Amino acid sequence: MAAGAFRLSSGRPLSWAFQNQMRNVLQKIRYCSNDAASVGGVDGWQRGVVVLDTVQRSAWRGVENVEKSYDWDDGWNQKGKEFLKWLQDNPDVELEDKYTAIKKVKNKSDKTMARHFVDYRRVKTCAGDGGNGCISLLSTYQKEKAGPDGADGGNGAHVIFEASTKIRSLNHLESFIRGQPGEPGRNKDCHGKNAENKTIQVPIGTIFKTGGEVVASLEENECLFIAARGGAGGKGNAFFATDVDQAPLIAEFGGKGEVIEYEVELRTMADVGLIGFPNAGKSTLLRAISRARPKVASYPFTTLNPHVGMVHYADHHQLAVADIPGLIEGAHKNRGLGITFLRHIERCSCLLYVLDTSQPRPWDQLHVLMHELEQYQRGLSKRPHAVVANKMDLPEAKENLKELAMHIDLPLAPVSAKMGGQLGPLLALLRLLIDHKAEHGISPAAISPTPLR
Ligand SMILES: Nc1nc2c(ncn2[C@@H]2O[C@H](COP(=O)(O)OP(=O)(O)OP(=O)(O)O)[C@@H](O)[C@H]2O)c(=O)[nH]1
Ligand SMILES: [Mg+2]
Repeated sequence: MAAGAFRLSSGRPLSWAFQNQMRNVLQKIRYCSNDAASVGGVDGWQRGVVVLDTVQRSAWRGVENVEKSYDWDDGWNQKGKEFLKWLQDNPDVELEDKYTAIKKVKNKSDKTMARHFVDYRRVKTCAGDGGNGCISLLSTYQKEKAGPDGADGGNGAHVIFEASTKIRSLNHLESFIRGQPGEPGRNKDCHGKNAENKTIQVPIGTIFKTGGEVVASLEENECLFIAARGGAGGKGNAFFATDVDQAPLIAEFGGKGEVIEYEVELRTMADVGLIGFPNAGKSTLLRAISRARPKVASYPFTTLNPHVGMVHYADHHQLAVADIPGLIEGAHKNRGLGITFLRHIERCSCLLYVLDTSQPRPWDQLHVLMHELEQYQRGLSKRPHAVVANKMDLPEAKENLKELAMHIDLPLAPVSAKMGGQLGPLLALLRLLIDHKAEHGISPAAISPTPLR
Protein backbone atom coordinates (compact mmCIF):
# COMPACT_ATOMS: atom_id res chain seq x y z
CA MET A 1 0.00 0.00 0.00
CA ALA A 2 1.54 3.31 -1.04
CA ALA A 3 2.69 5.60 1.77
CA GLY A 4 0.43 8.60 2.17
CA ALA A 5 -2.66 6.77 0.88
CA PHE A 6 -4.59 7.94 3.89
CA ARG A 7 -5.60 11.60 3.74
CA LEU A 8 -8.34 13.77 5.09
CA SER A 9 -10.76 15.24 2.56
CA SER A 10 -9.02 18.60 3.01
CA GLY A 11 -5.91 16.95 1.54
CA ARG A 12 -3.99 17.17 4.82
CA PRO A 13 -2.17 13.90 5.46
CA LEU A 14 -2.98 12.00 8.65
CA SER A 15 -0.35 11.51 11.34
CA TRP A 16 2.14 8.68 10.75
CA ALA A 17 0.98 6.89 13.86
CA PHE A 18 -2.62 6.83 12.63
CA GLN A 19 -1.57 5.83 9.13
CA ASN A 20 0.40 2.89 10.54
CA GLN A 21 -2.53 1.88 12.69
CA MET A 22 -4.84 1.85 9.67
CA ARG A 23 -2.31 -0.10 7.64
CA ASN A 24 -2.15 -2.76 10.35
CA VAL A 25 -5.91 -3.04 10.42
CA LEU A 26 -6.10 -3.36 6.64
CA GLN A 27 -3.38 -6.00 6.59
CA LYS A 28 -5.44 -8.12 8.92
CA ILE A 29 -8.17 -8.31 6.34
CA ARG A 30 -7.48 -11.32 4.24
CA TYR A 31 -8.12 -10.20 0.72
CA CYS A 32 -6.99 -6.61 1.14
CA SER A 33 -5.92 -5.37 -2.30
CA ASN A 34 -4.08 -2.18 -3.18
CA ASP A 35 -6.94 -1.19 -5.41
CA ALA A 36 -9.63 -1.47 -2.83
CA ALA A 37 -7.51 0.20 -0.19
CA SER A 38 -6.73 3.18 -2.32
CA VAL A 39 -10.28 3.67 -3.58
CA GLY A 40 -11.57 4.98 -0.31
CA GLY A 41 -8.68 6.22 1.75
CA VAL A 42 -9.35 7.06 5.35
CA ASP A 43 -11.37 10.18 5.37
CA GLY A 44 -12.77 10.70 8.82
CA TRP A 45 -14.56 8.11 10.89
CA GLN A 46 -17.23 6.56 8.70
CA ARG A 47 -15.27 6.55 5.51
CA GLY A 48 -12.37 4.82 7.20
CA VAL A 49 -14.82 2.11 7.99
CA VAL A 50 -16.28 2.07 4.51
CA VAL A 51 -12.84 1.17 3.23
CA LEU A 52 -12.59 -1.88 5.46
CA ASP A 53 -16.08 -2.90 4.59
CA THR A 54 -15.54 -2.47 0.87
CA VAL A 55 -12.38 -4.52 0.94
CA GLN A 56 -14.09 -7.33 2.77
CA ARG A 57 -17.13 -7.42 0.52
CA SER A 58 -15.36 -7.02 -2.80
CA ALA A 59 -12.95 -9.74 -1.78
CA TRP A 60 -15.85 -12.04 -1.14
CA ARG A 61 -17.24 -11.51 -4.58
CA GLY A 62 -13.79 -12.22 -6.02
CA VAL A 63 -13.75 -15.80 -4.82
CA GLU A 64 -17.35 -16.61 -5.56
CA ASN A 65 -16.73 -18.74 -8.60
CA VAL A 66 -13.69 -20.67 -7.51
CA GLU A 67 -15.51 -23.95 -7.33
CA LYS A 68 -17.08 -23.64 -10.75
CA SER A 69 -13.69 -23.20 -12.41
CA TYR A 70 -12.11 -26.17 -10.64
CA ASP A 71 -12.08 -29.56 -12.30
CA TRP A 72 -12.60 -32.03 -9.48
CA ASP A 73 -11.74 -35.15 -11.41
CA ASP A 74 -8.07 -34.42 -11.82
CA GLY A 75 -6.64 -37.86 -11.27
CA TRP A 76 -7.10 -38.30 -7.53
CA ASN A 77 -9.29 -41.35 -8.04
CA GLN A 78 -6.75 -43.35 -10.06
CA LYS A 79 -3.86 -42.20 -7.90
CA GLY A 80 -5.76 -43.11 -4.70
CA LYS A 81 -6.73 -46.57 -5.95
CA GLU A 82 -3.21 -47.42 -7.10
CA PHE A 83 -1.70 -46.16 -3.87
CA LEU A 84 -4.13 -48.12 -1.72
CA LYS A 85 -3.62 -51.29 -3.76
CA TRP A 86 0.14 -50.93 -3.43
CA LEU A 87 -0.25 -50.49 0.34
CA GLN A 88 -2.47 -53.53 0.62
CA ASP A 89 -0.07 -55.65 -1.48
CA ASN A 90 2.92 -54.55 0.59
CA PRO A 91 1.70 -54.48 4.18
CA ASP A 92 5.23 -54.55 5.66
CA VAL A 93 6.66 -51.71 3.62
CA GLU A 94 8.18 -48.84 5.57
CA LEU A 95 6.33 -45.67 4.59
CA GLU A 96 7.69 -42.16 4.29
CA ASP A 97 7.21 -39.96 7.35
CA LYS A 98 4.47 -37.99 5.70
CA TYR A 99 2.30 -41.07 5.28
CA THR A 100 2.90 -42.37 8.78
CA ALA A 101 0.26 -41.26 11.23
CA ILE A 102 1.53 -41.09 14.77
CA LYS A 103 -0.37 -43.22 17.23
CA LYS A 104 -1.72 -41.42 20.24
CA VAL A 105 0.11 -42.53 23.34
CA LYS A 106 -1.86 -40.84 26.05
CA ASN A 107 -5.57 -41.39 26.15
CA LYS A 108 -8.01 -38.65 26.99
CA SER A 109 -10.44 -39.04 29.82
CA ASP A 110 -13.57 -40.95 28.82
CA LYS A 111 -15.77 -38.50 30.69
CA THR A 112 -18.35 -37.05 28.29
CA MET A 113 -17.96 -33.32 28.27
CA ALA A 114 -21.50 -32.35 27.31
CA ARG A 115 -21.27 -28.78 26.10
CA HIS A 116 -23.95 -26.81 24.37
CA PHE A 117 -22.89 -26.30 20.78
CA VAL A 118 -24.46 -23.52 18.73
CA ASP A 119 -23.68 -23.09 15.05
CA TYR A 120 -26.46 -20.66 14.05
CA ARG A 121 -27.61 -17.40 15.56
CA ARG A 122 -29.57 -14.34 14.47
CA VAL A 123 -28.05 -11.16 15.83
CA LYS A 124 -29.05 -7.55 15.60
CA THR A 125 -26.04 -5.27 15.64
CA CYS A 126 -26.58 -1.68 16.64
CA ALA A 127 -23.56 0.62 16.48
CA GLY A 128 -23.19 3.62 18.80
CA ASP A 129 -24.44 7.07 17.78
CA GLY A 130 -21.97 9.91 17.49
CA GLY A 131 -21.98 12.55 20.26
CA ASN A 132 -23.62 15.87 19.44
CA GLY A 133 -21.49 18.96 18.83
CA CYS A 134 -21.76 21.75 21.39
CA ILE A 135 -22.83 25.37 20.89
CA SER A 136 -21.02 27.67 23.25
CA LEU A 137 -19.57 31.18 23.13
CA LEU A 138 -16.65 31.95 25.42
CA SER A 139 -16.72 35.00 27.58
CA THR A 140 -13.73 35.77 29.82
CA TYR A 141 -12.94 38.47 32.36
CA GLN A 142 -10.60 40.25 29.94
CA LYS A 143 -12.60 39.64 26.74
CA GLU A 144 -16.35 39.43 26.83
CA LYS A 145 -16.70 38.01 23.29
CA ALA A 146 -13.80 35.56 23.13
CA GLY A 147 -15.31 33.54 20.24
CA PRO A 148 -17.02 30.16 19.87
CA ASP A 149 -15.67 27.28 22.02
CA GLY A 150 -18.26 24.51 21.42
CA ALA A 151 -16.34 21.29 20.75
CA ASP A 152 -17.07 18.22 18.59
CA GLY A 153 -18.80 15.12 19.85
CA GLY A 154 -17.01 11.76 20.00
CA ASN A 155 -17.53 8.94 17.47
CA GLY A 156 -19.89 6.09 18.30
CA ALA A 157 -18.58 2.55 18.67
CA HIS A 158 -18.54 0.11 15.75
CA VAL A 159 -19.66 -3.44 16.26
CA ILE A 160 -16.79 -5.62 15.05
CA PHE A 161 -16.48 -9.41 14.83
CA GLU A 162 -13.04 -10.91 15.04
CA ALA A 163 -12.12 -14.50 14.17
CA SER A 164 -10.26 -16.26 16.92
CA THR A 165 -8.82 -19.74 17.32
CA LYS A 166 -9.82 -19.67 21.00
CA ILE A 167 -13.57 -19.72 20.32
CA ARG A 168 -15.31 -22.88 19.12
CA SER A 169 -19.04 -22.14 18.98
CA LEU A 170 -21.49 -19.27 18.71
CA ASN A 171 -23.21 -19.88 22.04
CA HIS A 172 -21.80 -16.70 23.57
CA LEU A 173 -23.38 -14.45 20.89
CA GLU A 174 -26.24 -12.39 22.23
CA SER A 175 -29.20 -11.65 20.00
CA PHE A 176 -28.75 -7.90 20.39
CA ILE A 177 -25.30 -6.31 20.30
CA ARG A 178 -25.07 -2.61 20.96
CA GLY A 179 -22.06 -0.29 20.71
CA GLN A 180 -21.70 2.63 23.12
CA PRO A 181 -22.48 6.17 21.89
CA GLY A 182 -19.75 8.82 21.66
CA GLU A 183 -19.67 11.54 24.33
CA PRO A 184 -21.12 14.93 23.39
CA GLY A 185 -18.80 17.89 22.89
CA ARG A 186 -18.53 20.49 25.68
CA ASN A 187 -17.63 24.12 25.97
CA LYS A 188 -14.04 25.33 26.35
CA ASP A 189 -13.13 23.17 23.33
CA CYS A 190 -13.48 19.92 25.25
CA HIS A 191 -14.09 17.30 22.58
CA GLY A 192 -16.30 14.34 23.46
CA LYS A 193 -14.55 11.01 23.94
CA ASN A 194 -14.80 8.40 21.17
CA ALA A 195 -16.62 5.28 22.33
CA GLU A 196 -14.55 2.11 22.43
CA ASN A 197 -15.43 -0.29 19.63
CA LYS A 198 -17.38 -3.36 20.62
CA THR A 199 -15.36 -6.35 19.42
CA ILE A 200 -16.83 -9.82 19.68
CA GLN A 201 -14.75 -12.89 19.04
CA VAL A 202 -16.19 -15.65 16.89
CA PRO A 203 -14.76 -18.98 15.67
CA ILE A 204 -12.82 -19.22 12.42
CA GLY A 205 -15.23 -20.22 9.66
CA THR A 206 -18.03 -17.90 10.78
CA ILE A 207 -20.24 -16.57 8.01
CA PHE A 208 -22.47 -13.49 8.10
CA LYS A 209 -25.56 -13.24 5.92
CA THR A 210 -28.11 -10.52 5.40
CA GLY A 211 -31.22 -11.25 3.38
CA GLY A 212 -29.89 -14.69 2.45
CA GLU A 213 -26.73 -13.24 0.90
CA VAL A 214 -23.33 -13.94 2.36
CA VAL A 215 -21.64 -10.63 3.17
CA ALA A 216 -18.58 -11.79 5.07
CA SER A 217 -16.70 -14.90 5.94
CA LEU A 218 -13.97 -14.94 8.56
CA GLU A 219 -11.53 -17.63 7.55
CA GLU A 220 -8.31 -16.71 9.28
CA ASN A 221 -7.28 -15.89 12.78
CA GLU A 222 -7.71 -12.18 13.63
CA CYS A 223 -9.75 -11.52 10.50
CA LEU A 224 -12.13 -8.61 11.17
CA PHE A 225 -15.63 -7.82 9.98
CA ILE A 226 -17.19 -4.47 10.78
CA ALA A 227 -20.82 -5.42 11.15
CA ALA A 228 -22.25 -2.00 12.03
CA ARG A 229 -20.53 1.35 11.68
CA GLY A 230 -20.70 3.85 14.50
CA GLY A 231 -21.97 7.38 13.86
CA ALA A 232 -19.42 10.17 13.53
CA GLY A 233 -19.35 12.84 16.25
CA GLY A 234 -21.12 16.10 15.36
CA LYS A 235 -19.05 19.25 14.89
CA GLY A 236 -19.27 21.94 17.56
CA ASN A 237 -19.89 25.57 16.71
CA ALA A 238 -16.17 26.40 16.90
CA PHE A 239 -15.79 24.37 13.70
CA PHE A 240 -18.21 26.62 11.80
CA ALA A 241 -16.50 29.94 12.66
CA THR A 242 -15.57 31.88 9.51
CA ASP A 243 -14.27 35.34 8.76
CA VAL A 244 -17.77 36.63 8.21
CA ASP A 245 -19.46 34.73 11.04
CA GLN A 246 -17.24 34.76 14.10
CA ALA A 247 -19.93 33.55 16.49
CA PRO A 248 -21.95 30.84 14.69
CA LEU A 249 -24.81 29.39 16.65
CA ILE A 250 -24.95 26.12 14.79
CA ALA A 251 -23.59 22.67 15.59
CA GLU A 252 -24.08 19.19 14.18
CA PHE A 253 -25.93 16.28 15.72
CA GLY A 254 -23.86 13.13 15.96
CA GLY A 255 -24.37 10.60 13.14
CA LYS A 256 -26.66 7.65 13.78
CA GLY A 257 -25.00 4.27 14.25
CA GLU A 258 -25.95 1.56 11.75
CA VAL A 259 -28.48 -1.06 12.76
CA ILE A 260 -28.10 -4.31 10.78
CA GLU A 261 -29.45 -7.77 11.39
CA TYR A 262 -27.32 -10.77 10.50
CA GLU A 263 -27.72 -14.49 10.35
CA VAL A 264 -24.49 -15.86 11.74
CA GLU A 265 -23.49 -19.39 10.79
CA LEU A 266 -20.53 -21.48 11.68
CA ARG A 267 -18.96 -23.79 9.17
CA THR A 268 -16.43 -26.05 10.79
CA MET A 269 -13.01 -25.88 9.22
CA ALA A 270 -11.60 -29.33 8.58
CA ASP A 271 -9.56 -31.05 5.88
CA VAL A 272 -11.56 -34.25 5.77
CA GLY A 273 -15.26 -34.85 6.40
CA LEU A 274 -16.73 -38.20 7.49
CA ILE A 275 -20.05 -38.93 5.81
CA GLY A 276 -22.16 -41.95 6.58
CA PHE A 277 -25.44 -43.43 7.70
CA PRO A 278 -26.26 -43.36 11.40
CA ASN A 279 -24.46 -46.20 13.21
CA ALA A 280 -21.96 -46.65 10.37
CA GLY A 281 -19.16 -46.04 12.87
CA LYS A 282 -18.03 -42.47 12.01
CA SER A 283 -17.54 -41.45 15.62
CA THR A 284 -15.81 -44.73 16.43
CA LEU A 285 -13.46 -44.10 13.51
CA LEU A 286 -12.70 -40.55 14.66
CA ARG A 287 -11.99 -41.82 18.16
CA ALA A 288 -9.65 -44.45 16.69
CA ILE A 289 -7.59 -42.05 14.57
CA SER A 290 -7.50 -38.98 16.81
CA ARG A 291 -7.84 -37.85 20.40
CA ALA A 292 -11.35 -36.48 19.81
CA ARG A 293 -14.02 -38.07 22.00
CA PRO A 294 -17.39 -37.99 20.23
CA LYS A 295 -20.04 -40.12 21.88
CA VAL A 296 -20.41 -43.67 20.51
CA ALA A 297 -23.56 -45.71 21.02
CA SER A 298 -25.49 -48.39 19.21
CA TYR A 299 -28.54 -46.22 18.51
CA PRO A 300 -28.88 -43.95 15.45
CA PHE A 301 -28.24 -40.20 15.62
CA THR A 302 -25.89 -40.41 18.56
CA THR A 303 -23.88 -37.55 17.13
CA LEU A 304 -25.84 -34.31 16.96
CA ASN A 305 -23.03 -31.78 16.53
CA PRO A 306 -19.84 -31.89 14.48
CA HIS A 307 -16.68 -33.04 16.22
CA VAL A 308 -13.24 -32.31 14.88
CA GLY A 309 -10.20 -34.46 15.65
CA MET A 310 -6.59 -33.95 14.61
CA VAL A 311 -4.55 -36.70 12.96
CA HIS A 312 -0.80 -36.26 13.43
CA TYR A 313 1.80 -37.49 10.94
CA ALA A 314 5.44 -38.28 11.53
CA ASP A 315 6.53 -35.24 9.47
CA HIS A 316 4.64 -33.03 11.98
CA HIS A 317 1.79 -32.37 9.59
CA GLN A 318 -1.71 -32.40 11.05
CA LEU A 319 -5.05 -33.06 9.39
CA ALA A 320 -8.37 -32.01 10.84
CA VAL A 321 -11.08 -34.65 10.44
CA ALA A 322 -14.73 -33.74 11.07
CA ASP A 323 -17.35 -36.24 12.24
CA ILE A 324 -20.83 -34.99 11.48
CA PRO A 325 -24.30 -36.38 12.26
CA GLY A 326 -25.58 -39.32 10.21
CA LEU A 327 -27.42 -38.87 6.91
CA ILE A 328 -30.37 -40.97 5.80
CA GLU A 329 -32.35 -41.31 2.58
CA GLY A 330 -34.59 -38.28 2.13
CA ALA A 331 -32.53 -36.10 4.49
CA HIS A 332 -32.91 -33.25 1.99
CA LYS A 333 -36.66 -33.48 2.66
CA ASN A 334 -35.82 -32.98 6.33
CA ARG A 335 -35.92 -36.64 7.26
CA GLY A 336 -33.70 -37.59 10.18
CA LEU A 337 -31.68 -34.57 11.18
CA GLY A 338 -32.04 -32.95 7.75
CA ILE A 339 -29.03 -31.79 5.75
CA THR A 340 -28.36 -28.31 7.10
CA PHE A 341 -25.41 -29.62 9.11
CA LEU A 342 -23.72 -30.45 5.79
CA ARG A 343 -22.46 -26.88 5.80
CA HIS A 344 -19.80 -28.19 8.18
CA ILE A 345 -18.22 -30.22 5.39
CA GLU A 346 -18.52 -27.53 2.73
CA ARG A 347 -14.95 -26.45 3.34
CA CYS A 348 -13.45 -29.92 3.58
CA SER A 349 -10.95 -30.72 0.84
CA CYS A 350 -11.72 -34.44 0.88
CA LEU A 351 -14.57 -36.67 1.97
CA LEU A 352 -14.59 -40.14 3.48
CA TYR A 353 -17.76 -42.14 2.94
CA VAL A 354 -18.02 -44.47 5.92
CA LEU A 355 -20.11 -47.55 5.07
CA ASP A 356 -21.37 -50.25 7.41
CA THR A 357 -20.07 -53.31 5.55
CA SER A 358 -21.91 -55.71 7.84
CA GLN A 359 -25.16 -54.57 6.17
CA PRO A 360 -26.22 -56.15 2.84
CA ARG A 361 -25.62 -54.10 -0.34
CA PRO A 362 -23.35 -51.46 1.24
CA TRP A 363 -22.98 -49.73 -2.15
CA ASP A 364 -26.61 -48.61 -1.82
CA GLN A 365 -25.56 -46.58 1.22
CA LEU A 366 -22.93 -44.87 -0.91
CA HIS A 367 -25.40 -43.92 -3.63
CA VAL A 368 -27.85 -42.49 -1.12
CA LEU A 369 -25.14 -40.48 0.61
CA MET A 370 -23.88 -39.05 -2.67
CA HIS A 371 -27.41 -38.19 -3.74
CA GLU A 372 -28.08 -36.34 -0.49
CA LEU A 373 -24.86 -34.38 -0.81
CA GLU A 374 -25.77 -33.39 -4.35
CA GLN A 375 -29.16 -32.21 -3.10
CA TYR A 376 -27.44 -29.93 -0.65
CA GLN A 377 -24.93 -28.48 -3.11
CA ARG A 378 -24.24 -29.57 -6.63
CA GLY A 379 -20.72 -30.98 -7.03
CA LEU A 380 -20.22 -31.53 -3.30
CA SER A 381 -20.16 -35.34 -3.56
CA LYS A 382 -17.49 -35.17 -6.28
CA ARG A 383 -14.78 -33.75 -4.08
CA PRO A 384 -11.78 -36.08 -3.86
CA HIS A 385 -13.12 -38.93 -1.80
CA ALA A 386 -12.55 -42.49 -0.68
CA VAL A 387 -14.78 -45.18 0.73
CA VAL A 388 -14.21 -46.70 4.16
CA ALA A 389 -15.66 -50.18 4.50
CA ASN A 390 -16.12 -50.29 8.26
CA LYS A 391 -16.93 -53.13 10.69
CA MET A 392 -14.69 -55.60 8.88
CA ASP A 393 -14.36 -57.57 12.11
CA LEU A 394 -17.93 -58.83 11.71
CA PRO A 395 -18.30 -62.17 9.82
CA GLU A 396 -20.81 -61.02 7.18
CA ALA A 397 -18.57 -58.08 6.19
CA LYS A 398 -16.03 -60.16 4.20
CA GLU A 399 -18.55 -61.31 1.60
CA ASN A 400 -20.13 -57.85 1.35
CA LEU A 401 -16.71 -56.27 0.81
CA LYS A 402 -16.06 -58.43 -2.25
CA GLU A 403 -19.35 -57.36 -3.79
CA LEU A 404 -18.77 -53.72 -2.82
CA ALA A 405 -15.40 -53.73 -4.60
CA MET A 406 -17.17 -54.91 -7.77
CA HIS A 407 -19.81 -52.19 -7.57
CA ILE A 408 -17.66 -49.13 -7.04
CA ASP A 409 -14.69 -47.67 -8.81
CA LEU A 410 -13.16 -45.69 -5.96
CA PRO A 411 -10.32 -46.05 -3.44
CA LEU A 412 -11.76 -48.54 -0.95
CA ALA A 413 -10.21 -48.98 2.49
CA PRO A 414 -11.53 -51.87 4.61
CA VAL A 415 -11.11 -51.11 8.33
CA SER A 416 -12.42 -52.04 11.71
CA ALA A 417 -12.75 -48.79 13.63
CA LYS A 418 -13.74 -50.62 16.80
CA MET A 419 -10.78 -53.00 16.80
CA GLY A 420 -8.36 -50.53 15.23
CA GLY A 421 -7.64 -52.81 12.24
CA GLN A 422 -6.16 -51.55 8.95
CA LEU A 423 -6.17 -47.87 9.93
CA GLY A 424 -2.60 -47.25 8.71
CA PRO A 425 -3.35 -47.53 4.96
CA LEU A 426 -6.47 -45.41 5.39
CA LEU A 427 -4.52 -42.60 7.07
CA ALA A 428 -1.80 -42.79 4.42
CA LEU A 429 -4.46 -42.56 1.71
CA LEU A 430 -5.96 -39.51 3.42
CA ARG A 431 -2.61 -37.78 3.33
CA LEU A 432 -2.17 -38.67 -0.33
CA LEU A 433 -5.54 -37.15 -1.24
CA ILE A 434 -4.86 -33.99 0.75
CA ASP A 435 -1.40 -33.58 -0.77
CA HIS A 436 -2.81 -34.20 -4.23
CA LYS A 437 -5.35 -31.50 -3.58
CA ALA A 438 -2.71 -29.04 -2.39
CA GLU A 439 -0.59 -29.75 -5.49
CA HIS A 440 -3.53 -28.90 -7.68
CA GLY A 441 -3.51 -25.47 -6.18
CA ILE A 442 -6.72 -24.88 -4.32
CA SER A 443 -6.80 -24.15 -0.64
CA PRO A 444 -9.54 -25.65 1.50
CA ALA A 445 -10.56 -22.19 2.65
CA ALA A 446 -11.25 -21.06 -0.90
CA ILE A 447 -13.58 -23.92 -1.63
CA SER A 448 -17.22 -23.31 -2.01
CA PRO A 449 -17.99 -19.82 -0.87
CA THR A 450 -21.28 -20.14 -2.73
CA PRO A 451 -24.17 -18.56 -0.87
CA LEU A 452 -26.15 -20.86 1.32
CA ARG A 453 -29.73 -21.76 0.70
N1 LIG B 1 -18.17 -54.60 15.36
C1 LIG B 1 -17.95 -53.33 15.11
N2 LIG B 1 -18.77 -52.40 15.61
C2 LIG B 1 -18.52 -51.10 15.34
C3 LIG B 1 -17.42 -50.70 14.54
N3 LIG B 1 -17.46 -49.35 14.42
C4 LIG B 1 -18.52 -48.93 15.14
N4 LIG B 1 -19.15 -49.97 15.69
C5 LIG B 1 -20.35 -49.92 16.53
O1 LIG B 1 -21.41 -49.30 15.83
C6 LIG B 1 -22.21 -48.55 16.71
C7 LIG B 1 -22.37 -47.13 16.19
O2 LIG B 1 -21.10 -46.49 16.20
P1 LIG B 1 -20.97 -44.90 16.13
O3 LIG B 1 -19.51 -44.62 16.01
O4 LIG B 1 -21.71 -44.26 17.24
O5 LIG B 1 -21.71 -44.63 14.77
P2 LIG B 1 -21.96 -43.22 14.07
O6 LIG B 1 -21.77 -43.39 12.62
O7 LIG B 1 -21.13 -42.17 14.71
O8 LIG B 1 -23.50 -43.00 14.37
P3 LIG B 1 -24.30 -41.62 14.49
O9 LIG B 1 -23.53 -40.74 15.43
O10 LIG B 1 -25.61 -42.03 15.06
O11 LIG B 1 -24.41 -41.06 13.13
C8 LIG B 1 -21.54 -48.61 18.07
O12 LIG B 1 -22.20 -49.56 18.86
C9 LIG B 1 -20.13 -49.05 17.75
O13 LIG B 1 -19.56 -49.77 18.80
C10 LIG B 1 -16.55 -51.72 14.02
O14 LIG B 1 -15.57 -51.47 13.33
N5 LIG B 1 -16.88 -53.00 14.34
MG1 LIG C 1 -21.60 -40.54 15.74
